[in-house]
Amino acid sequence: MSEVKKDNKKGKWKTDKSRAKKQYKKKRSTRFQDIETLDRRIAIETPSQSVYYYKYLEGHEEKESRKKTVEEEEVVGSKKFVKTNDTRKVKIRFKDLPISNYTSKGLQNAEYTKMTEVQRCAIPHALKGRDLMISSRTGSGKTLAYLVPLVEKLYRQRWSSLDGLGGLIIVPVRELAIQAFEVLRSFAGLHDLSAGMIIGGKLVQVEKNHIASMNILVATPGRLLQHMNETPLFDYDNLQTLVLDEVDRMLDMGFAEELSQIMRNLPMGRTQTLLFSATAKKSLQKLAKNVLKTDFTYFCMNSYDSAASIMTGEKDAAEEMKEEGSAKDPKYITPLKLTHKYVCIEAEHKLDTLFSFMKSHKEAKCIVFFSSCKQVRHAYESFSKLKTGASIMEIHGRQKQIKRTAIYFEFVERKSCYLFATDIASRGLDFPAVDWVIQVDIPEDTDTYIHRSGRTARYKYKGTALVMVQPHEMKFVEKLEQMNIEMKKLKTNPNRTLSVTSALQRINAENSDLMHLAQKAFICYIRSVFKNGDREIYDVKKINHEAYAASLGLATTPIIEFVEGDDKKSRKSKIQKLREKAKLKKLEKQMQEMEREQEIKEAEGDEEDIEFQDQESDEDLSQQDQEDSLDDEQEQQQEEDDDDLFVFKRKIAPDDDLENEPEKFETKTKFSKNSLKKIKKGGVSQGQNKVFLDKDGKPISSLEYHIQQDTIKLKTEDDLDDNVKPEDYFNKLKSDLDKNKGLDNQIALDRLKQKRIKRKRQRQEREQLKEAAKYESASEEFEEEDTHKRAKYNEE
Ligand SMILES: Nc1ncnc2c1ncn2[C@@H]1O[C@H](COP(=O)(O)OP(=O)(O)OP(=O)(O)O)[C@@H](O)[C@H]1O
Repeated sequence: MSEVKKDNKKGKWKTDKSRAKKQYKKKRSTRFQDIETLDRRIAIETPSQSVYYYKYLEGHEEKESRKKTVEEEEVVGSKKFVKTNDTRKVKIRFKDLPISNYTSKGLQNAEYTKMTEVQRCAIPHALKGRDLMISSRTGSGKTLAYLVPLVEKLYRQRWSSLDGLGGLIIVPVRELAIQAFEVLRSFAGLHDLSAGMIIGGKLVQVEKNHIASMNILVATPGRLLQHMNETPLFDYDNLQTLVLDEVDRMLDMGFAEELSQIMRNLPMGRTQTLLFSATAKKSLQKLAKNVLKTDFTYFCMNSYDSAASIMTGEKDAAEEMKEEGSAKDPKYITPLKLTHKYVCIEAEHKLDTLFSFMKSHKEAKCIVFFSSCKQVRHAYESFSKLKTGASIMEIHGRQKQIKRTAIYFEFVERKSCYLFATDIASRGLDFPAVDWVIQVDIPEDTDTYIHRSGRTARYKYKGTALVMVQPHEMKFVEKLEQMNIEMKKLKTNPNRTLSVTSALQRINAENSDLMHLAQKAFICYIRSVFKNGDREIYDVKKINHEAYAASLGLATTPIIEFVEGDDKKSRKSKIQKLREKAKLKKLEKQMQEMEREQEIKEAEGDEEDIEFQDQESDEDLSQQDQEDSLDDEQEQQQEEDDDDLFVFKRKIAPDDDLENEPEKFETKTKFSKNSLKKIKKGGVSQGQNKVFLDKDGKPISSLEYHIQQDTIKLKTEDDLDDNVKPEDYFNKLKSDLDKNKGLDNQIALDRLKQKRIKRKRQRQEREQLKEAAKYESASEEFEEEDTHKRAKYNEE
């Protein structure tokens, strides 16, 4: 029940409710006055169309500036670049801006006081309601540059929860959406606005229930479009500000169509649009032309202290972009406090180098990039087993969204840790205080290099990017140097580099899953190199496959064959073909078996049963081989589909060098039957069912194998693992083998049973097949006869 009090002045009885209403009205009216003042200030204090940027003229103290205003103008294109000490024009701190107290206080609470260069450039223009396009280096503070004006616009529009969607931020990936949302929450909490995220990987229905009540949304393109099509309550007709962040990446990821559909749905004529990207690429030109108003302002921040250029109007901007394409200036911008280093080593020494680095930088916070998920998985699993002394985490597209988010936040919190990652983590993600970015494999292009290395040296911090380059990939370093990125060469000291090869071999031998992972890591790496069209740098033939496979701890080298045009479509059809081929082979085999079966029936006996079973199991394995290859394909396909949201789609160009190669097919691993047995049959039996191979690929007994492994271990891993005496190990092995003997017999019996059931089923299938074949040949004869008759009839 609400409390009732007498208003003494007017002698009226008033409820708490009406008092609250009055207070609200008062607050509202002061707020509106506040808004009027803000509007006036914006009109005076922000640059006019003819000025693109006010820069603080150093060497003039503020006190002096009050006495005498100094201004220096420089004309760039159709605009003025003004250096001045007039603090009414030059805004250095957020609190100097014509923004609401809510935002100003929120920023202060979140410890954002001084603006970064891109914020100083962009916010005043954006506050005035202009369309902007901004290319600025990684970690320069673009997120606040668009969030502050977006929130302010809604405030000045007196936006309330009933007004629906007022601000929309589109980002390419979920992690970036979470990050932008967090920044928004950090400073805009005092405003009376609701904000939410709509990103893939969450329940659509939950989003549908809340979407109508949101004033600001951070969204990924796919999910946004889905809601536009499916959620009737989603109202965006009043949209005030649209932000496209990392727009270059969205285009690279193939979101152009989604974006243009989204734009068609939005009231673009009435909406202020802000485009942000870390790189200035020609592909943005078309989008800017379609999306932005004709008098849009373009900032390209290609030096730390100044916005070197800014143009107005699509014509100028187009010209500007063309110039950047010619690499006259550094067209890509990397943070000033970022040091770029490279080390020239062969592929087979990469893991050794990484391991040695980790041993000597245990306390560092690093992100380590690999080309594919499987490499990340393999490196993570195997390095976790080696004693590096550093803590390791992994992030890649095969993880569930919820896990990835948890990893992201955990890594953010860590003081020292190694995050093994695919390019999922290369763009836009803000990991504070990262000391090193290590690129174990060179990225697919220079753009990705910029983004990967931009994960360190963010804001005011220092950082180093280290890329491992193979001798034949040195052109990549040259390309970076041509972009005015100073690359320093690091030399490795072979005496101080620790080798992990034998340790990895041992781990693989003990764990068949890891062995399988190593094989996949090998295949995925080679495949990623092959898929890159730039043969001057990315050339599979220049990689020593055997040595690289050995460095992953593989006893045998997976053989990989390639075809040109190895793109998704052709891969899909190839998978289809492979499936058909497998089916055909299966049919052929069944026919052959029919005859063999006949003979076996007569020859009978359990002994023979066993022999046949062995033969069958070999066939099973080769069948399995094919199925595995299919699985690999599908998994690879799946992996790429998963990663599509996170990684650049790679361009596939015809491969000149491999043009004349006969019958080629996408990656297909060929293993000998023995090596397959070794992979498939590891498990409970500790070697009784396994077939082991020595260094030269010759079969050896399991005992010999383990002794050999033991010797290798004792010889080379003094610093990695505890030493075990050979006799102790030998005895333990023996007792383990004895323990599992009974279990192995049981397994053998079960398998025999299964085989019998399978053979019975096959027999039935064969009979059906025979019937079908009879019917088919009869119908063929009939058809032939029919055609013959028709031909004769036509002749007549
Ligand atoms: N004015 C500021 N004061 C203090 N810290 C800031 C300021 N602006 C940005 N930062 C910090 O700098 C870091 C980088 O900012 P942000 O993520 O916005 O950069 P970005 O340009 O969007 O980078 P990327 O292109 O990689 O996405 C963040 O940790 C952010 O908190």
